[in-house]
Amino acid sequence: MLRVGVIGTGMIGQDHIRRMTSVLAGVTVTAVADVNVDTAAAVGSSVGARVHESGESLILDPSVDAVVVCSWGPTHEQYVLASIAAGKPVFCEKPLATTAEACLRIVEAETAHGRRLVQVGYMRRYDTSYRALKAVLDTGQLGAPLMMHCAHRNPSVPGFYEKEMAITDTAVHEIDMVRWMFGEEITAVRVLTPRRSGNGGDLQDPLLLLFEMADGVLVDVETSVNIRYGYDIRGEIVGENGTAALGSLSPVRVRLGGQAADPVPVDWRERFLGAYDVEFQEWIDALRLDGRPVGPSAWDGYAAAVVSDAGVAALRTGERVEVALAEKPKLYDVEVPA
Ligand SMILES: NC(=O)c1ccc[n+]([C@@H]2O[C@H](COP(=O)([O-])OP(=O)(O)OC[C@H]3O[C@@H](n4cnc5c(N)ncnc54)[C@H](O)[C@@H]3O)[C@@H](O)[C@H]2O)c1
Ligand SMILES: O[C@H]1[C@H](O)[C@@H](O)[C@H](O)[C@@H](O)[C@H]1O
Repeated sequence: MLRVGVIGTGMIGQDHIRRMTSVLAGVTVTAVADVNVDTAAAVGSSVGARVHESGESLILDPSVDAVVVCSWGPTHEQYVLASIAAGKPVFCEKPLATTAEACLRIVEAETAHGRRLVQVGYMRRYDTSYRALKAVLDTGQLGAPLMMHCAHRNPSVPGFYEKEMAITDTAVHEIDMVRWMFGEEITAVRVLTPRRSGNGGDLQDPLLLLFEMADGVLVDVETSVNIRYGYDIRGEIVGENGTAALGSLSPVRVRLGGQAADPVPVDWRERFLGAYDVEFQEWIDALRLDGRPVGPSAWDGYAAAVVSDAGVAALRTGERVEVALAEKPKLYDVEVPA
């Protein structure tokens, strides 16, 4: 049984605790921590987990074999570095850290440790639709991929959401997804700003991002984060001979009142429910096998942060910004299955 400690018991922390305590196999949640001690105490007592006053003391708890970090992005670096220092595997929700420099510090600490400990929560790699799309691409039947059209739509975002977050917090999922989908790096980013939606207040919303991939594939990503109607994630690959797109939004089609409709998910929890389950089960199984995660690595977290930073620079300047990655350490050379 893998004994897990969860730092951050907010929305996604509670959702991951629910799946680890009532859906998945081979795992138990033994400890929780949150700066909001009341939330931590309520969540901890509901699952019989010890409540720690700090993330650092949770990491050092001998009843914690592995750590899950679900606190706010700016706090990720300290907990991931403390987990590496303690030699414990750590699953960190995206983003790995909020700057490329911080991500690089994590890469360097893990490389010095000499063995992978870090996995980043890029769950799209585990989603049935994205896996099916990649399977079609990998058959080669579409011919060479030329373009991919993506849309990332949220019904609304919290008040603290700033315009850069459309890239660093939202489109960062597409950044990781296309690196995985095409098996190559993004080399340059452009950001266009259409007419502003009245639903977002002062926020520049929507954005249109353009990614150039190393072999010439061009990816466009629409981020609309106040689009009200629901949580809608789209992706279509255009190849030389045909196209392939993510399937229907919904497992059910409703015909009612003279209309036929696919219900739209309300948020990421509903849309990626199955993906999070598979992501965590595979993480748990890999750690139980030999203590080493095999999913999205600290290097993937770093690469996504560098592209995000280039996107933010492109948004500020209106220019095309090239992406410059550090040299990839050998630790990350092994192909990951997801
Ligand atoms: N993979 C996904 O699709 C996905 C979905 C949602 C959120 N996330 C990521 O998960 C993280 C949390 O998001 P959320 O929506 O649950 O936010 P949230 O605000 O609901 O929860 C975050 C929690 O972290 C706690 N916290 C803040 N600073 C802390 C610290 N220093 N130590 C311990 N706890 C601290 C807060 O008190 C809060 O309870 C973010 O990084 C976000 O980007 C990922
Ligand atoms: O933190 C959330 C989460 O990562 C969701 O998957 C994404 O759709 C949102 O835009 C983002 O704010």
